Amino acid sequence: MAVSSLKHKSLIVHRPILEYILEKNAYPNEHKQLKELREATAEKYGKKSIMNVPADEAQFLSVLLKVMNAKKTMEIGVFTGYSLLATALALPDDSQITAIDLDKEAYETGLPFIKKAGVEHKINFVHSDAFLVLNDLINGEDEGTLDFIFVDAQKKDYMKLHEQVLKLVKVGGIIAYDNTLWFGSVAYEEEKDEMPEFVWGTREYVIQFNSFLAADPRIELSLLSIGDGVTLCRRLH
Ligand SMILES: C[S@@+](CC[C@H](N)C(=O)[O-])C[C@H]1O[C@@H](n2cnc3c(N)ncnc32)[C@H](O)[C@@H]1O
Repeated sequence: MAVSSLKHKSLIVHRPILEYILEKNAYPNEHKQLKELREATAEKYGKKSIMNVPADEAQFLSVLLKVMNAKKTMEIGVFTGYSLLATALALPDDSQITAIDLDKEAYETGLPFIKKAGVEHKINFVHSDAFLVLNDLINGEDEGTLDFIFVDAQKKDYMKLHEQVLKLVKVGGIIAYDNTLWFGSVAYEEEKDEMPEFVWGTREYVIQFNSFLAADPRIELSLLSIGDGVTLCRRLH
């Protein structure tokens, strides 16, 4: 099995299927400003632009948010804001999204497209390390109130973040962790020659986190093989 596509960050190894999903389904339905944000990110960041969630995953999140009637959400790891803009477009006008990232320059790269889409008023961007703000939010008014939290930061931090976001999400709410199949590497027994160092170096954290989640009695979960793997966790109590 080859390492899944680094270009598209998708686990679908059979390229014609991936192209079919993106070209025939996801891109024709992609909002104009999402497309512009994706293209501006690729132009400025080159290969690093694979950090944006792929269009099919963003569309899945959009449908999920609408089905849930989500209104109060959080995103940890914004980069240029592809998943953030998809979220803001999906939520009703009086919604509130707390978006946290250390990298203000990346957020400002995507901001013109967020403004053009007319959804900036739903977003409260917090320029900070998530670990410096989450405790304040938990001890403030936000404990147990969020409908949905999207976690797309450093994978080595997911375990620690889990304890905090679980306190912020409401009972019955959803935490979605991105990249939980980590380019397919979680299923490999041994390092593959073609696997970039950043993939193999992080793999163990993702494996440990997945095992932890699978045994966590506080949630029910579903690991989806969309994009680079997304684990949905529903808080039980
Ligand atoms: C994979 S990118 C997010 C991509 C974004 N969700 C999208 O679809 O466009 C990861 C981001 O997490 C941010 N990040 C990593 N660790 C963080 C932390 N501890 N607190 C806040 N942001 C963090 C990085 O600065 C980076 O912009």
